[in-house]
Amino acid sequence: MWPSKNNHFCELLHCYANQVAELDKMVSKLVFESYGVEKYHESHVGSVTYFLRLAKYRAPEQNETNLGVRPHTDKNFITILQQNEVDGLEVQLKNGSWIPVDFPPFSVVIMAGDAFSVWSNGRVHSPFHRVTVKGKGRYSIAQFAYCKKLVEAPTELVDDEHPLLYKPFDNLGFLGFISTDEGRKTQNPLKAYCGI
Ligand SMILES: O=C(O)CCC(=O)C(=O)O
Ligand SMILES: [Fe+2]
Repeated sequence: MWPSKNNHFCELLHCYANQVAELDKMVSKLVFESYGVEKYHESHVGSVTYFLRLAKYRAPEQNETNLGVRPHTDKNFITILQQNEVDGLEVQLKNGSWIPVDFPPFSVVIMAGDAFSVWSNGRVHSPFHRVTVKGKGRYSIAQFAYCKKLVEAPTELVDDEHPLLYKPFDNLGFLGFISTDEGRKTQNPLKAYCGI
């Protein structure tokens, strides 16, 4: 595990990742329960794989744009984020406006990704978000939960009022798709990849 010669740091990160994974499982369990479909939770947990990313955003120079990460939706199921004391994460509302995310000290932000939207048959929204770095340097740590098995909406979440929106979804395959020419060009990669 990186960095290979700093065992203490590796252990800390590993411990952090395990705890965040527990939080991820709790959050997905609560959502599954809230939709009355907790019977699918164990199988979901068995299919999750995690990817941990540490980011350093340096403060922009005078003539530089202050954008840190371009607007995007996360492609995974759930993202759990923490940052140092420097804000910068912004989320787009459905009316198109951007709002800063308030990160009180030691708090976490839990964000739904496209795989969660597919699983919930569109009930859970995966928001567009971006990072804008202004004054000081910013650090963040994000753990992304991806699904290894095909993601399908439970039949309980599909009915006449909520027709099925997506075909069974290959989460890791979707990552491949968004890096193709077709995936890069399309306005709505999720719809292009598995929309009905
Ligand atoms: O650094 C952050 O706060 C968010 C980064 C992000 O949105 C991402 O890596 O997907
Ligand atoms: Fe993101």
